[in-house]
Amino acid sequence: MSPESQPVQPQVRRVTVLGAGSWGTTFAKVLADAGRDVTMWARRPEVAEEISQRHSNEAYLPGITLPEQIGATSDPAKALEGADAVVLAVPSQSLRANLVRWRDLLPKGAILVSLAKGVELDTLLRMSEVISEIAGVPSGEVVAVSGPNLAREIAQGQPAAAVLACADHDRAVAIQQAAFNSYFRPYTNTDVVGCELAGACKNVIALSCGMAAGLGFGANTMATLITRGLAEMARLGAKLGADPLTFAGLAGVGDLVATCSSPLSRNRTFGERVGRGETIEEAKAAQGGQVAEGVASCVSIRALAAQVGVDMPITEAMYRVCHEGCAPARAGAELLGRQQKHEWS
Ligand SMILES: NC(=O)C1=CN([C@@H]2O[C@H](COP(=O)(O)OP(=O)(O)OC[C@H]3O[C@@H](n4cnc5c(N)ncnc54)[C@H](O)[C@@H]3O)[C@@H](O)[C@H]2O)C=CC1
Ligand SMILES: O=C(CO)COP(=O)(O)O
Repeated sequence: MSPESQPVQPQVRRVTVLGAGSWGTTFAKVLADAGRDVTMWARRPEVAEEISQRHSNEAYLPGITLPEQIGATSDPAKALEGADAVVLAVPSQSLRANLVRWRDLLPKGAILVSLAKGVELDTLLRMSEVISEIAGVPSGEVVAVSGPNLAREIAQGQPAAAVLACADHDRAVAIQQAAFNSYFRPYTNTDVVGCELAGACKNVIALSCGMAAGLGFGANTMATLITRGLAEMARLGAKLGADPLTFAGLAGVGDLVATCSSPLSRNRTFGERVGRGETIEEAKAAQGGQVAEGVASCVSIRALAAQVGVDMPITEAMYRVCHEGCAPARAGAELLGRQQKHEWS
């Protein structure tokens, strides 16, 4: 191929990460370790100061030393100055309100990247759709990050892979080049619907695995929930136009296995507390301000499934436990007692 015919990738040198929670901070470290110039926005000025001055974010990533070249501010205008790419790292249900405040500050032409795994309540929109609506960019230009990415492990430099989903391959490749380092291997994928739905749905399945663990159940129950969880999220994806292969990949089975089996997962931990007998309010209070996205997403995913006529029994069970006061043991018994069926019907 002659140099003239090579596809031209936009160069991403300077990246702004909006949100300084566990994944936002870790993704900033990934980018800095890949040689990018990174500035973070933190909601609280003291967190911004801690990141810039002491190179740590103890509330979210205790014991982790951040690269010295990561700067941070609580002023979004300063954070966004000159960014080639903007990474949105706030929880799903707060993305719209935050983005309304930031949209006029977004540098023209910057690639927008979504880290959030959820489906918006009420609108039932995926995160790239929310970003498109508020920022006024085509949803096909937004890059959604998904995959087995428990923040703390990646912050420690443990090897992991991720998927960068974008209909515009060039934009996905630009972020792939910007985030690739010795411990983080991003793949591109054009199936945004599948990657985003898988990322949102697996949090709900992780709640169920946590509840099973809290009730004292072992590996067979976990494997059953993971596999049948995969079946129901793939059914939803198929109905909404996703590529079935996505669910066999990093964003599907990869993220399900990591989240459903790791004590680092906030969703699994939340479920385990409820399975052990804590109330939903007690489990929420124990999270220390960190988000277990599945608690809201079981509402929106259930509504989305109803809208397109897809059966999602585990999601329904999580909705009943988290929002209707059903006891986890009872929800589990109801799941097992459903009408007998063929595995793939
Ligand atoms: N932590 C992880 O291991 C991973 C998280 N994710 C996803 O990334 C997204 C962000 O997650 P984390 O950084 O882990 O969240 P987090 O709960 O650790 O931090 C959220 C950050 O957003 C800020 N924020 C701004 N507006 C907010 C509001 N209205 N409500 C709550 N927080 C607000 C908080 O101050 C905080 O800095 C979530 O959708 C999560 O599912 C995805 C992959 C891995
Ligand atoms: O998305 C994640 C891992 O890929 C993080 O899961 P939790 O939000 O449950 O911690």
